[in-house]
Amino acid sequence: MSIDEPTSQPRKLLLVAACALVDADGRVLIAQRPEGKQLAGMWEFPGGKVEAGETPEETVVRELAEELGIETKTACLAPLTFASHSYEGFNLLMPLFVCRRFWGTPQPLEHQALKWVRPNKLRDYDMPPADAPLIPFLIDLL
Ligand SMILES: Nc1nc2c([nH]c(=O)n2[C@@H]2O[C@H](COP(=O)(O)OP(=O)(O)OP(=O)(O)O)[C@@H](O)[C@H]2O)c(=O)[nH]1
Repeated sequence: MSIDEPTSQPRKLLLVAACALVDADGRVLIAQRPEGKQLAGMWEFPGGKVEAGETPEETVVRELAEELGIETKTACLAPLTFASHSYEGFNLLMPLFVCRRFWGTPQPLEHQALKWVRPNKLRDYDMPPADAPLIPFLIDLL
């Protein structure tokens, strides 16, 4: 067997679209993952898996409605950067969009709690390992 040959099952690629909602003060919304789920208690950017037939932008619009009860449009989403991280069992590819224009007040419909945080304070929160490289991009932007 050559040294490059995989010795275990190839991990699948999981495409998740996430969004940094930004308020008028330049703070970003993070949401605490519910008990009982993978990475429970960690703070994440709202978003979720891209379903068959969806664009990542459509996923974000749908997830923001489902998770936070707010409305936005795909035209209100600007791509910022992406996360690429190997978790046990799958590789995560996660585009991160920024959204400053939305309608309604975010509510924790599927999370334990929500928090508006200044980007330079995001490192104070326990976030999934995939998210750490995203923080400098938000600090630079905001
Ligand atoms: N939404 C979101 N997911 C993230 C972030 N960082 C990160 O590693 N992930 C991972 O991306 C995947 C997103 O899955 P999800 O939120 O749609 O699904 P889930 O694990 O809640 O499960 P389910 O919706 O199937 O019940 C999870 O494995 C989650 O750990 C993030 O900042 N936001």
